Amino acid sequence: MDQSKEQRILNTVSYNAVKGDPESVMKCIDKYCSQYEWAMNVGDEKGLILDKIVEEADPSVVLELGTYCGYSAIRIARLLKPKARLLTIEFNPEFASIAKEIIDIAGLSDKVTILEGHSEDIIPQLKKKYEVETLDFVFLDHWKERYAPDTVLLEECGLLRKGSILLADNVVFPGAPEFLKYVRNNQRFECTSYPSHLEYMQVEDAMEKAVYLG
Ligand SMILES: O=c1[nH]cnc2c(O)c(F)c(-c3ccc(F)cc3)cc12
Ligand SMILES: [Mg+2]
Repeated sequence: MDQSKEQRILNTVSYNAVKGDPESVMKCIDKYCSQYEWAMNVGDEKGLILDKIVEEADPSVVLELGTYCGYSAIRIARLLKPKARLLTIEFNPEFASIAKEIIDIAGLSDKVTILEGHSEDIIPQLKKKYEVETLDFVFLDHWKERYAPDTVLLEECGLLRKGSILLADNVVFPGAPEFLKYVRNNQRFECTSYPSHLEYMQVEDAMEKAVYLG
């Protein structure tokens, strides 16, 4: 059977990246996806915005919704302090398995745990099953129509604390209008928009930061 695009991304990383070097894995994926096959990694332009917000937050516990091939998990985890950890939720088993291998090549497996399943099923388990108290940083990059309900679910499960940072990808393209409406009209969130472009394209996109005020 023909290989999937995601398998071809893993092949190029496995063949060309320097083992244990997250930056070389990121460069390898960005090069392949900008020159050969577009893929929905956050990419280097929005990735730089993500870097700055993660560095400023210096989070100990991070949740990512939507692992895909692990590009943003690597991007985030490479910036985390020694004891900090990233939990990332992916419902597609093939993506989860490929991400695991790519994260391992980057040498970040000790910081990153991939949780396979639907966000609405796993979020309520984070406290008891995954020993999470509260989340310092959440990167929303999965199904756009899950952004708002999952934000409500995170709050209902007591996973947000004063100062928890939510950062959402693709709020302009493909767009997450319900999420924007929810956080921007909600006094418990302080929102900031970061205009950018769709990964590897000239199409407008943006990321939205929503800080939980408690
Ligand atoms: O489903 C997605 N999950 C997470 N991130 C995405 C993304 O960054 C995209 F650009 C896109 C995208 C898909 C098709 C297009 F034509 C444009 C953007 C989709 C996702
Ligand atoms: Mg995205």
